[in-house]
Formats: sequence, C-alpha cells, structure tokens
Amino acid sequence: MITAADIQPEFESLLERKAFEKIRSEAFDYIARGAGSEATMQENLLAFSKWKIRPRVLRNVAEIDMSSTLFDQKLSMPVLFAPIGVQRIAHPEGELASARAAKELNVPLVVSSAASYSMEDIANELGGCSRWFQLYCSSEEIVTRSLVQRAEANGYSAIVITVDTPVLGIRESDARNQYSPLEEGDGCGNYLNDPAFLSLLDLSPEEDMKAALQKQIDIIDQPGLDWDELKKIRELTSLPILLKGVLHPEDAKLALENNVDGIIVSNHGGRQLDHCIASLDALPDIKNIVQDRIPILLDSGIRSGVDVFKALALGADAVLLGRPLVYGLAINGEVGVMQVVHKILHELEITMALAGVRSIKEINSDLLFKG
Ligand SMILES: Cc1cc2nc3c(=O)[nH]c(=O)nc-3n(C[C@H](O)[C@H](O)[C@H](O)COP(=O)(O)O)c2cc1C
Ligand SMILES: O=C(O)C(=O)c1ccccc1
Repeated sequence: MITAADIQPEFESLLERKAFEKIRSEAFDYIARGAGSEATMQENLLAFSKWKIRPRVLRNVAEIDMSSTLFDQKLSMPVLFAPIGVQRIAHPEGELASARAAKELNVPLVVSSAASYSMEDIANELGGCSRWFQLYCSSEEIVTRSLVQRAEANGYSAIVITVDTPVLGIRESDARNQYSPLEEGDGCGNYLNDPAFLSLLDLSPEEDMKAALQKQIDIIDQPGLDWDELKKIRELTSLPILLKGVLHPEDAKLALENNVDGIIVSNHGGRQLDHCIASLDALPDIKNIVQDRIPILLDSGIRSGVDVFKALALGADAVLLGRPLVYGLAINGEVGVMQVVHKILHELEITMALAGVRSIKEINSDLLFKG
C-alpha cells in the first residue's frame, strides 16, 4: 500500500529542496504547503510567469539606483522581510538570526505576533534597523492593546494588521501530520511575557504550559474583526497602519476611507483562502483605486528579482519576501537569509539594467507585456 510517506514531495525550487533536507518533515510541510488543493499557491507563481518584460535599449544603465522611499524612510531597495511566525521551526535561532540578516542588509523586518522570540529580543538584535510589527488582533482587547504598546515602546515604526485570517485556512498536510507549531510552543515569544496575556491565565505558564499555549491559540484570531473594530485600533496608536491581505478593490476603497496608511496586497502565500486570486493579479485594480495616495506593498510568490521588477511595474511600491527567507534560514541561519536576499537583489539589478531602467521610479507597466 502506498502511504503519504512514500510520496516524494514536488519542490518549487532547488532552494526549497535544500531546506527540506534541513527541516523536520512536519515543520517543512507547515512552511511549504498551502491551503486546500494549493490552487492559489500555484496561481501565485503562474501569475508572475504570465507577464513578460518588454525592455528598452540604449538607455545608459552604467549607474543603477535601487533605492526608494516608504513612509518618509529611505530604503536601499524596495524589499522588506515578510512577517513570518514560528521561525524556530526552521532554525533554532529563528527570528534572532533573521533580524541579524535584516540589520546587515539594512532591510526592514516585519516581526510577527506569532514569533518564536519576543519583539523585545528581536529589537535588541536589530539595533537601529527599521522594524514593523505585524498584529494578529486578539479576541481579548487588552492583549491587542498591550502588543501595540510594546511595539511602540520598542521602536517599531508601523503596525501591519493581518486581515486575511479571521479563521485559519484549511491546511491538509498539518491535519495529516497532526502538527501545530503553536501547540508545540514555537510561536509564543510575544505572549508568554505579556502582562495582559498572563493576567488571563488561571495558572502561570510554569505551572501549566499546555493551558497557556491553548489560551494563546484560543485568542490569537479575532473572527469578529471588522471596519468598526479597526477604528478602535486606529485610536490606539499614531503609528502608520497597513492592512495585510487586501485583494478586492472595494476593500482598498474602504481602507482609504478608514484612514489606513498602507495596503499589502497578499493572499498569505496561498495559506488561507484556496482558489482565491493571485496577489499579482489583484494588484492592478487596487492600484487603479489607490493611485499614489498611500503605499501599496505586495507579497505571495516573490521568488526572484524579476518577480520584484514585475510587481513594481504593476504598481507596488515595495514587496515582502516570504518563504525563500525561511528556506535560507533553515539552510544556513543568518548567512543563509543574507544569501537569499543578495541573490534576489542581484537579479533585480541585472533585470533593471537589461530592461533599460536606472531607478525604481522608472519601472512601470509600459515595460511589461502579457502573453
Ligand atoms: C511559515 C509561515 C508563517 C507565516 N506567519 C505569518 C504570520 O505570523 N503573520 C502574517 O501576517 N503572515 C504570515 N505568513 C505569511 C507571510 O507573511 C506572507 O504573506 C507569505 O509567506 C507570502 O507568500 P510566499 O512566501 O509564498 O511569497 C507566514 C508564512 C509562512 C510561510
Ligand atoms: O501560518 C501562517 O500562515 C500564520 O499566519 C500563522 C498563524 C499563527 C501562528 C503562526 C503562523
């Protein structure tokens, strides 16, 4: 009889295959697999391959400038580290190693609510490097408030509210593996030291760790989150707020009406709603609504510098790198992350030169052809 263990996984890339060799199989599945039949996960990559670059020539590309600006902050390249929780499942140093890589590269890091380490410890590794905090709005308001206050106190300069997770998507491989990184305590770095969270427990985590972790699982999502709730969070902080997981132009309109400061076009890497639109395909209509009023970022499917170029050409101001960073982390910690980012940046630079553009501003949809 053939069992799941006999089936050789298909790898998206050499990078993913190398990471597979380094990560315990349940954890690898958690990272690499997607929701349902993985239609959206595949669609995310296909969406990029549908666009071809229509290059310009004789443009003097001796000097290529990849810098850009986001919320008045100068970026050496239009790239950020996506919020990825539970990084200890890929490497024992998890987010601490990613933070060192971000600092070395001077690339902003978005720290997940579900990080393995605390936002304080991660900030410590980052020193002066730019950091944003990704918020899972908790069903316990005091925890939401406390997380935001701690982010402010630790130099985080924007809050990313993830809005595509009112409930967790259906991840078949995790069900099959009976695997939950939160149950194993790999995503509690921001909770077990939080006074508001601790006040909700009958027994301290030292006395009953299982109950503490279960409490985190119970409150980490807020299925009741809506635009009215968002208004309350808007009042909690003066930091810029970005919504992560917007795919519909009508929601982009509502984001503008609700004074949101930025939008992240994302389908969570195909980990949430299966059979939903690829984020690259969602981008043009959202750009059409938003124009240049607030920054638009994009993730889900960025694998190379060519992908970065295409996302920028279709209207993104910057992109977030996701799974490739986790694979780099698994393969060689901080150095592995840096190698992955260096490769993508080199590809972006060469793509810009060969497409005849000298600066990020010059990248536009006239340079793309759909076919
Ligand atoms: C292992 C893993 C954990 C993630 N954790 C979070 C998280 O805590 N918060 C969040 O907003 N997104 C999370 N994401 C989604 C990423 O931020 C990002 O949207 C996604 O990885 C983009 O897709 P890609 O990696 O295929 O490019 C996670 C993704 C992965 C692979
Ligand atoms: O796995 C994810 O995609 C994710 O967003 C998440 C949610 C809770 C804990 C860790 C990661």
